[in-house]
Parts: sequence; structure tokens; C-alpha cells
Amino acid sequence: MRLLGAVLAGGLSSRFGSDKALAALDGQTLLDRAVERLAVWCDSVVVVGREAASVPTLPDWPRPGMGPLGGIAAALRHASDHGFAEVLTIGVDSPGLPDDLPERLAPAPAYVADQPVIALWPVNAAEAVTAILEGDGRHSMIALAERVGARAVRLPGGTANINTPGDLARIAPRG
Ligand SMILES: Nc1nc2c(ncn2[C@@H]2O[C@H](COP(=O)(O)OP(=O)(O)OP(=O)(O)O)[C@@H](O)[C@H]2O)c(=O)[nH]1
Repeated sequence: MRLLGAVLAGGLSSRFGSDKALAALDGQTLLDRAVERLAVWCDSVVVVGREAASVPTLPDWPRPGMGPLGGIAAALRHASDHGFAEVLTIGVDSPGLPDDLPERLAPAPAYVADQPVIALWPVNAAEAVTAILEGDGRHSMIALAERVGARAVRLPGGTANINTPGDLARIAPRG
């Protein structure tokens, strides 16, 4: 079963105050860390929602400004067009994901309870995300999860989430 990894890397980083994907943790940008993490688990990796990256990039669908759902929609459409069965999505802002994340999320669809951008989607979830983005309802990750019947999975020890420079400072090595 071919698995596409997609780093959701758009958004405003308004709480961080600058582009958090390019913030460094232990000498490496959060974006590069996320790409490296997915490369271990997936057959191929894309970055969604920005242009400059070390791997192929996709624009959000149908356009930027739709939030993470626009990134997921683009990744699912790409996966469907290129023969992938499932997509593993993560943000740039959750370093320290467990080594067995894909096993914990299988079978798809499933998402991490406190971080729903971290999720395993079957490619046919593209229909549901398209319907949500084209509809009048909430454009939320939880709306997508409910629509496709995704399970909420709790990770042991919770999930690091970097929203502010303080969040980053708390997990960065001291010295
Ligand atoms: N492709 C894509 N990714 C997004 C978008 N919005 C957020 N993300 C990503 O989703 C993850 C979680 O983002 P958030 O922290 O909730 O949102 P943010 O806009 O980056 O930050 P805030 O402005 O502080 O809410 C991060 O990896 C973001 O890069 C979007 O519109 N498109």
C-alpha cells in the first residue's frame, strides 16, 4: 500500500510572530524536521502550502487561505492522481512524534486527538474535504474527521505543539 506523506506548511503563524516553519530547533528548521520524519514512514513526501522546500511542493486547494483543510485537500488530490492509497499529514509544529505513529493511526481514517492536522487519510477522503470546502458549514478539521468517521487517537505523553516562541524555547535544548 503506497503512503504519501504531506507536511502542512502554510498558515499565518500569527501566534508565533514569524514564519514558524523556518524557526530552528536543534540546528534544523521545523519544516526540514517534519520532512525528515515523514520520509522515514512514507514512500514519498510533499510539502503543502509553501514554495521553497527540499521536496516537491503543492499549492493549497482550491486556493490559499482555507486553513489546513486546503492543504489536506491538495495532498489527497495529488495522492489520488499518483496512485497512493493513503496520506499521512503532519504540521511543522509537532516535533517529537512517536516512532510508531503510522501504526497508532492505522487503520485509516484516524487523527491525533489534540492535534487533528496529524492524521492518516484514505485517498477517498478527498470527496469529503471537497464537499466541506465547497459548502457553507464549518471549515474545520473536526468537521472532516466526523464526515469520514475518523477515530481520535491519543498519543502517550501527549503531543508537543509549537504555537509561540515560548513553546519552542520550552522544548529547545538549553545551553
Ligand atoms: N497548507 C496549509 N497549512 C496550514 C494552513 N494553516 C495552517 N497550516 C499548517 O497547519 C499546522 C497547524 O497550524 P496552526 O498553528 O493551527 O495555524 P497557523 O496559521 O500556522 O498559526 P496561527 O496563525 O498562530 O494560528 C502548521 O503546520 C501550519 O503550517 C493553510 O492554510 N494551509
